Amino acid sequence: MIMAKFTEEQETQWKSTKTIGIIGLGDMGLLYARRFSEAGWKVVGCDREDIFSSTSEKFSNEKFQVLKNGHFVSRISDYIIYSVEAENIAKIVSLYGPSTKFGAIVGGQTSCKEPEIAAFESILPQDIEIISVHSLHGPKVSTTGQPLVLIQHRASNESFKFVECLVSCLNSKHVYLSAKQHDKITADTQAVTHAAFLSMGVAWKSNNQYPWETPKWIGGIENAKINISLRIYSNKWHVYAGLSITNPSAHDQVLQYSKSTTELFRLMIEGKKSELKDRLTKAKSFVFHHIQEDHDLLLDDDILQKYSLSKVPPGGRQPNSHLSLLAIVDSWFNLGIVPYDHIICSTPLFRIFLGVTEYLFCTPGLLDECIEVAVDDVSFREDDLEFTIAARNWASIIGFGNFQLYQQEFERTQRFFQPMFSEANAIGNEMIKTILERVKERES
Ligand SMILES: NC(=O)C1=CN([C@@H]2O[C@H](COP(=O)(O)OP(=O)(O)OC[C@H]3O[C@@H](n4cnc5c(N)ncnc54)[C@H](OP(=O)(O)O)[C@@H]3O)[C@@H](O)[C@H]2O)C=CC1
Ligand SMILES: O=C(O)C(=O)Cc1ccc(O)cc1
Repeated sequence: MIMAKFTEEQETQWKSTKTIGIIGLGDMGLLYARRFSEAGWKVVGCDREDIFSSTSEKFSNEKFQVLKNGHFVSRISDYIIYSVEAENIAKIVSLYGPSTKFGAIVGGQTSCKEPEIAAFESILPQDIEIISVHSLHGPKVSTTGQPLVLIQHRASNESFKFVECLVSCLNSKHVYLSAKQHDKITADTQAVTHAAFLSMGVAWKSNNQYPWETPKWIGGIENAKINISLRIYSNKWHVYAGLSITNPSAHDQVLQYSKSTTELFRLMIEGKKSELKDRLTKAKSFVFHHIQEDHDLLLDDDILQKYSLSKVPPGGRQPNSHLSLLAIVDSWFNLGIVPYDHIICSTPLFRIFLGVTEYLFCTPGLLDECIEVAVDDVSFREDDLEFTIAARNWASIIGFGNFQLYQQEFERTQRFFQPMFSEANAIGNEMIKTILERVKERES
């Protein structure tokens, strides 16, 4: 963790003189407001003005103070974080930006920085500094050790030191990037990961099946697919829509994912086994070239075996064509992305996705088995067909930048899985904990 050095005296002085403002007290805003105020900072925040009285009541026992709207927050805060829907960032900054305290610092938590920074640059007066943040994890994951991107866009080193001092209470791993670097990396990692899990959910819904009730999806890899897909669908649609639609690099990545899915599926149904094998072998040597035969893999099917939503006792791994995993490696190859290069800037879901694909491609014999199944066994054809259609549909919705259609598609699938969310989240949390512990062990 490289951190700009600040002394204990500076921290004490900043804590007694500076006010931190959070605009948007949703999942992430609340996480920050709570953690900063518990660490001894003076924190004020607001949510939408029309729900002020219910927000005040909801947070009446917290250590931070709820104010009526972003004007009241902005005029008294020394560092203001906008933690609002990405789609509305420009509108909300134009509303409250002019009320920003003279000489303050402003930043945002949105998942794509280009529109956020553009809004700050065009709306905020020149005396205002800009330092943005992005916690690369969801609100229910422990912040400790997770990557936290810090962007010193328009600010002095002294101001940056103050912001680092503030966020140090999260115990996250600080990653220093420009806004441009941030958007490229998150497009490479998050956008495609989400496209894959969103497509799985749609495919299961389109075939009207709950995968934990169907004996086809048994075993650790399948549990990871199911738990992560349901975890995404249990969240708010705007987080995923904002992240991919507002990031132009994400459009290319998601489009490549849908192309890879389509082309691999075509080879499967045409029975072109050797062409499929050649293509995947090439992709494997590009993505996993550093992994030796005796390498200790990040994930193992047996470890994930017990995280099942099924009521019947867990059985062993079943053969599967794994189109969703083959397509991600093919996409990385076609886009020239080595996913391990982004590991310092990755989310838990991306690491799990990478762990599962690494397991499939690098466990001796498994990729060959999967290719055999993909071509010779038709029992996954209807699922793979629906998966291909879903991947293409997500790519066009994202490419057209259609927030409304995104919301409709997302919420339709969300309703289908709704009854299982609390169980899936509980099991998913346990599964993620185990995986993250393994990552830590491997790193140490
Ligand atoms: N959830 C996650 O896993 C992560 C999310 N992010 C990013 O962080 C940002 C916030 O996400 P998250 O907290 O999950 O989303 P939430 O929807 O939970 O929070 C956003 C909050 O902002 C409120 N809001 C909307 N307009 C205003 C306004 N004019 N003034 C004050 N508050 C307003 C919203 O109210 P209402 O709902 O009534 O509109 C909502 O409570 C997003 O840009 C997201 O992409 C980043 C990292 C992780
Ligand atoms: O880990 C993931 O990919 C998540 O789904 C949580 C998430 C969502 C949005 C972000 O900007 C960062 C993390």
